[in-house]
Amino acid sequence: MNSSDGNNTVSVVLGSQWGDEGKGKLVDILAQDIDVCVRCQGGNNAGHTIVVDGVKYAFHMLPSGLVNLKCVSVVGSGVVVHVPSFFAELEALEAQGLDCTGRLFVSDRCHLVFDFHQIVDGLKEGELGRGSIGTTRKGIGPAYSSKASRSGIRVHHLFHPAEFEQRLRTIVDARRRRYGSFDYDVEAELARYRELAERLRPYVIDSVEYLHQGLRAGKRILVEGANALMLDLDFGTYPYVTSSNTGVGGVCTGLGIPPSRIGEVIGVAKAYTTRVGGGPFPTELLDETGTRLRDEGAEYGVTTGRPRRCGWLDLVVLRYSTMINGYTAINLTKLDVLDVFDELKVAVSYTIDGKEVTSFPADLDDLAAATVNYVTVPGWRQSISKCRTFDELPENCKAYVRLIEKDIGVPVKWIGVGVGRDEMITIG
Ligand SMILES: Nc1nc2c(ncn2[C@@H]2O[C@H](COP(=O)(O)OP(=O)(O)OP(=O)(O)O)[C@@H](O)[C@H]2O)c(=O)[nH]1
Ligand SMILES: O=P(O)(O)OC[C@H]1O[C@@H](n2cnc3c(O)ncnc32)[C@H](O)[C@@H]1O
Ligand SMILES: N[C@@H](CC(=O)O)C(=O)O
Ligand SMILES: [Mg+2]
Repeated sequence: MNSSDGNNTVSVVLGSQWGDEGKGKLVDILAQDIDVCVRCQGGNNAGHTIVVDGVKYAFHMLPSGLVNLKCVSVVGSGVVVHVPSFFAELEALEAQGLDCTGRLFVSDRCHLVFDFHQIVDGLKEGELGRGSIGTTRKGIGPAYSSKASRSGIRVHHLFHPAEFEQRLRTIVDARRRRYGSFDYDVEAELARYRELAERLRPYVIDSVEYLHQGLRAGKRILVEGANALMLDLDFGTYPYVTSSNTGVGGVCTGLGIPPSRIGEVIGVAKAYTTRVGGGPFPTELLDETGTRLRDEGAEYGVTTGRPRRCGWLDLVVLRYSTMINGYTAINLTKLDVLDVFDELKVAVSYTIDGKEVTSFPADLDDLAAATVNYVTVPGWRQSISKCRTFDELPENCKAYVRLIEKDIGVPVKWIGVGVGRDEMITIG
């Protein structure tokens, strides 16, 4: 991660499935040995939960490194920022005793999410009806659309009131032409943002310069991915995806860091699979086993409270995700949730039109037609939550971990055995 020869690299934590794998918990653990924690994409659609000494913190847009008081946190330029939510999240963390003074920064290149983006998010979902994406309705898609269509408003625009006003009026008019009239008071918004701009000013930096200076100075930098590879705009189950690049590519584009500066890439993989929102999910269990996974794993969205869809581990997904992101190590999480099952199933391939496929198809019709081929392995039927070394795990549990490692060809370096910061096995 850091070296004295000027070749420092950043470490990266990425979701390998459909999100909520437990990235926040690992980032919090690693943040104890890093200097800077940075988010590179997404916005407050994310929901990272961290539990330290029984205290629960919920992060959405701010980096989870903030729990560690020595860690500086940066909201990188690829993140879309809803400024009122930025302050609401900050206030909630400070009310829990986390002093963030002087150690939280936001990039001047971030695009802004406005309330009208959130309204449009809901309107678009309404238009899609039964085919809706099931977004978090935080305005993420509409804000990235504004960015891609070059009508977006960035943080630095906040400090040029005339340009800011003209841009806001233009973009709201365009949305009204497209969606008809909706309840949004532009005058009140302009007044609100005059105040918010001054409140935000002390946090704003040129994050590209800041991060590169940090790298030159040997700072240890950790990138916190949000959402996950199967929600990636290009490589996920399009169109049932989020609107950013959630994979390793999003680290470079979202931070202005070249690929040569990327070191360790840690894939976070839940020991089973969950998904929240619409879209294909080949190993989904719509029976009592699915309900049991949801109950045992407390699988409810941190942002919206929606029940997460649950199913068996899917190695087709994990292989695909490993191929794209190039994981150097895996954090297998929530292995303890599987303690109660007599046997476990793991998807190893799909059969589509009579042919066995081991790669993840692009076409949703192919996915819908796929039958999933599983291997069945015995469970361990005992609690692993007190285990702190790999050797302490029951034999069937070790075999489950080895099955995954062997299939994807990447070592499992951490195993989550409970929600708490201390409930993690570190291997090697
Ligand atoms: N039982 C158990 N719970 C865990 C473990 N690791 C994390 N958790 C919990 O599992 C949930 C993980 O969900 P999130 O916090 O939404 O995960 P995330 O990957 O940070 O979230 P997104 O960025 O929204 O994708 C949280 O409630 C964690 O407290 C584990 O090893 N065992
Ligand atoms: O990102 P938006 O447009 O709100 O939703 C699209 C799609 O992505 C799912 N999603 C977004 N963020 C997360 C997250 O942090 N964990 C899990 N799933 C997420 C959302 O449910 C929609 O399906
Ligand atoms: N990010 C969210 C998504 C949601 O809340 O719907 C989660 O933690 O599940
Ligand atoms: Mg989450």
